[in-house]
Amino acid sequence: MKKAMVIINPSSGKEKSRQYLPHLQEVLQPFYNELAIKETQKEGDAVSFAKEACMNKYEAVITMGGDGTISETINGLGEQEHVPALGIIPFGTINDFARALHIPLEPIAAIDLLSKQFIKEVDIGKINNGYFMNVLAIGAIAEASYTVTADQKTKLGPIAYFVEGVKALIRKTPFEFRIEHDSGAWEGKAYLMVAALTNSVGGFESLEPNAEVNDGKLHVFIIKEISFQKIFKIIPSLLKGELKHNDQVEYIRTSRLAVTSPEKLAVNIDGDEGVLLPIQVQVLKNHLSVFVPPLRE
Ligand SMILES: Nc1ncnc2c1ncn2[C@@H]1O[C@H](COP(=O)(O)OP(=O)(O)OP(=O)(O)O)[C@@H](O)[C@H]1O
Repeated sequence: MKKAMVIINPSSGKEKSRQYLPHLQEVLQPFYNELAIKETQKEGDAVSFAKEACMNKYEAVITMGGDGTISETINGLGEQEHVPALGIIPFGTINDFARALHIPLEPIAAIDLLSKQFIKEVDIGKINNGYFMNVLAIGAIAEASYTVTADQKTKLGPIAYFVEGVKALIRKTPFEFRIEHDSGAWEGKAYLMVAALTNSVGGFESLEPNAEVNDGKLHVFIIKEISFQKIFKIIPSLLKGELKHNDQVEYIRTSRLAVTSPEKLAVNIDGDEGVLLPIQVQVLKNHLSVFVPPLRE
């Protein structure tokens, strides 16, 4: 008896996610005897549903929603005894995790992909007692993402985050912190620290072209305290995938890290405001099985 659960956030994708449900049911029906459809109503629902799927030994969980809903699903699946395979139908503004896994951003194509039943094992991260699939960020740009309104996202898409990020850089001062990693420690002042599991962050798919979703590593970028003019020189290196070579940027490749700061700072986890420092982070290698496009012949 094969069971799959569909977790759908009806508010995602400009409230259009629900209309794709019949097509999803049609595609999944040949593979599963039972389909449970679970609609989220509030924050935390997707975590509970995903945990329920683990406990009841579901074969697969298919999440229809933005990065927020997918992140909640992963928080329900992390380190459970039985972990169902994860399918993703992206309905967010940025959809970084789908981009990193080459899952189509168009809903019908993402649904049709599930009929291939092709699975890849990918890393997730553990931060204190929670989990993340894509990125941690600390600093002004990270905080700026909270000020982006739903209206801005609808009108501008990913650019909305970029605009707020630049505005934040202009206003903010650098913060002081210490990071311990596989091969030592770094201490100093920075505008931003980003620790990415994949190469897609904030819709930019070229953060670290060599980052693989199952390399067991975090790719850490520290944008150090620099003059204002130099900040803008960083943007072209980001777009060219050469950020780590910029001399204002410290790059660290590590499987774990610990971050402390004398300041009271919150960590942005997969785009949402998360725990306060200090944090302990480790990569859980190949922890999750995700439906992805088959390898190109
Ligand atoms: N039925 C619902 N109505 C309104 N909000 C909901 C509902 N169910 C869940 N949510 C909220 O939606 C949040 C997740 O939204 P998600 O990021 O998946 O979609 P999105 O906002 O469209 O994507 P993006 O942030 O990329 O624009 C959850 O954290 C939860 O608080």
